[in-house]
Amino acid sequence: MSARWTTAVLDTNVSGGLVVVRSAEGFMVDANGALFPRDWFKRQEPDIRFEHGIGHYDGQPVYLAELHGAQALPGCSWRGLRQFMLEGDFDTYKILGYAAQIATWAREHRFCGSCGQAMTQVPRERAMYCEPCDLRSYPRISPSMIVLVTRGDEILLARSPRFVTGVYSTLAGFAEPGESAEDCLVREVREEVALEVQNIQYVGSQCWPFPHSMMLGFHAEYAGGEIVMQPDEIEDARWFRVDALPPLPAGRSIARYLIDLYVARRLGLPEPVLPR
Ligand SMILES: NC(=O)c1ccc[n+]([C@@H]2O[C@H](COP(=O)([O-])OP(=O)(O)OC[C@H]3O[C@@H](n4cnc5c(N)ncnc54)[C@H](O)[C@@H]3O)[C@@H](O)[C@H]2O)c1
Ligand SMILES: [Mg+2]
Ligand SMILES: [Zn+2]
Repeated sequence: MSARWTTAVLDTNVSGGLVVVRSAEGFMVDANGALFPRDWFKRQEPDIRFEHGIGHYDGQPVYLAELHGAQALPGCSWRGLRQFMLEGDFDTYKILGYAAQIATWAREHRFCGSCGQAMTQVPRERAMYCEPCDLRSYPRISPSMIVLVTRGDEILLARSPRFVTGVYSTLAGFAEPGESAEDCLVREVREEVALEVQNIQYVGSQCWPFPHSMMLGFHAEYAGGEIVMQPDEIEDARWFRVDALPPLPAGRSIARYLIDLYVARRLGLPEPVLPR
């Protein structure tokens, strides 16, 4: 959320407002961006799979429409959420990131996980409901730890085979049942590089809608061990001096923030602000 964007559960039977349109190809855009007048959009008779009211932007109600196919309207095309994260205004990215998470949840919770019957949308609540089971399913959020491990003027960065060529980042991983945030962090660092850490400090958090991570960012100091890379997950991991860093992750990511913050403190530069 931001000063201009707040989330809300809105009644889809009310007309008007703005709409963001999603398909498997991403979000629909035209020359004016990704927010369309909803009444105009409806008049084009799109093949809508479901609709949710998701919030207010500058006081205007905003809805999400997910299409069955990937047929963009004339003059429109599709753009993936990552493009919005990388460029463009942050409010639009926040709206679409939220819309993407609601769409993922709505698509994946059409049927009850317990009895298999069709679920229904609960009015005024972000939940899908199974009456026979009296079961509500809410949007899924996956807590993930992300940590910058440091050793004086050196920081530990690693590459996953999934990264853009040349880019190195901080270590990250999903929390498992039974773990505290700190347990998860210690396990992930052991699994991915076989190092021990100490003085774990929470720094800040960021929603990461790819598809539903909640990143909890930490700083930790190296405590011991030699780097042993986890096969398949880690392609390279090494210590970099703060004044000789490789290509880094996108400017809006918390990974980048954790790195920039430490480097700024080490080199006496102004501290960055976490985009969230
Ligand atoms: N915003 C950022 O700066 C930033 C930076 C790095 C990673 N991330 C995100 O952090 C998350 C975790 O990072 P990772 O990919 O290194 O994780 P990871 O090290 O835990 O490895 C991924 C593996 O975790 C398992 N997994 C997948 N989804 C899961 C879930 N929802 N819950 C539990 N286990 C799951 C799978 O086996 C998958 O192969 C990812 O969503 C990634 O995109 C964000
Ligand atoms: Mg990982
Ligand atoms: Zn059920």
